[in-house]
Amino acid sequence: MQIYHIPWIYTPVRTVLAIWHQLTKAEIPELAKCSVLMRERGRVEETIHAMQRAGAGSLQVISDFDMTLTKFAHNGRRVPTTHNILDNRLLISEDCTKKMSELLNTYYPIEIDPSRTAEEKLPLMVEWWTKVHELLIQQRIRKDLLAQAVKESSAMLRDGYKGFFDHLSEQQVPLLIFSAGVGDVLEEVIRQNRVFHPNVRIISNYMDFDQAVHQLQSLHEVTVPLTEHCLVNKGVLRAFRGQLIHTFNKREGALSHAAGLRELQGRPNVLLLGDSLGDLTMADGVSEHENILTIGFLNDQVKERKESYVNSFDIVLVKDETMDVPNAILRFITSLRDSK
Ligand SMILES: Nc1ccn([C@@H]2O[C@H](COP(=O)(O)O)[C@@H](O)[C@H]2O)c(=O)n1
Repeated sequence: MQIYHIPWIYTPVRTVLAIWHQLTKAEIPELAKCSVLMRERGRVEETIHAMQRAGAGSLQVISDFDMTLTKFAHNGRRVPTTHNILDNRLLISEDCTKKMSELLNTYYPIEIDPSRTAEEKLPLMVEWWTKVHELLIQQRIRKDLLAQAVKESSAMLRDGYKGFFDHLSEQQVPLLIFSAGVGDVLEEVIRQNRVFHPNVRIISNYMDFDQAVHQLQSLHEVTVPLTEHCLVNKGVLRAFRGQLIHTFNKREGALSHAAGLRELQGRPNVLLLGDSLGDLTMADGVSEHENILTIGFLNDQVKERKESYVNSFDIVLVKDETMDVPNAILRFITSLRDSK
């Protein structure tokens, strides 16, 4: 390489290459995959090493859900998001399916359009989520059928998900899942995959079911004693709870909800996983952070969005349906036993 012949650049280049060799070839070989892009390899290496020195006790993981912890596609077919899992005749009518898919075809291209700013997209995302939630409420979705709808769906977590969730749980590292999807569905997906461990916290759009009405009706209808389970399962969707979360307002959620989570306090190092530029604000509620390493899954419109992703995330994973890279980084960070 020509660059080696320039005397003043020789030493720094050699140092960087040596560290790079160490990380890719020996310590984290997954970073050498051709699907991995990095703007500043040196900074990534330094951050990973600093996080390793601080250890598992200083770490928290903040992750988006749809198309980040779940796959984008499998065998050439799109994997459903939590909203799309609700597209099941058990829960919604054919007409509602049609309307939701028209909305998806209108707004999803806007969500991922690299030529529009987040500010431009914001009101349109509110419009999309609001319209879909109104449609879902009209369907009077039954809470007791959600688990069956998830079972029947082709929802799929990324390959290596079990290692990811289990390792974080074993190391007692809190995992905050921050999703603009549907929280109740998200919970069911991770429960059915047996990874809803006690270290998992979720911020998302949760459904509000009208349990009270059914409780009263049941008291008249049922002659056997009512269990709480029976009462809760009778609910029908009547609203969504709290402030709407969409792809481009996660900062507000981070400041109002995540910042208050006690289990995240005193953990200044953050590994952040997302698939949208809007996900980068998910760590904005972390006060006194020391190191934040961001990993972005670039699933769709790769050519058009590559530049902005590489400029925004520390590590970009192009069309990678696995958790290999996050898992390797986590293993590395948590590998020193004596750290605090
Ligand atoms: N009606 C909708 C609304 C949104 N989506 C997609 O879900 C994703 C949001 O969830 P995250 O866990 O990624 O925050 C978002 O990227 C939308 O594309 C949908 O499928 N249907």
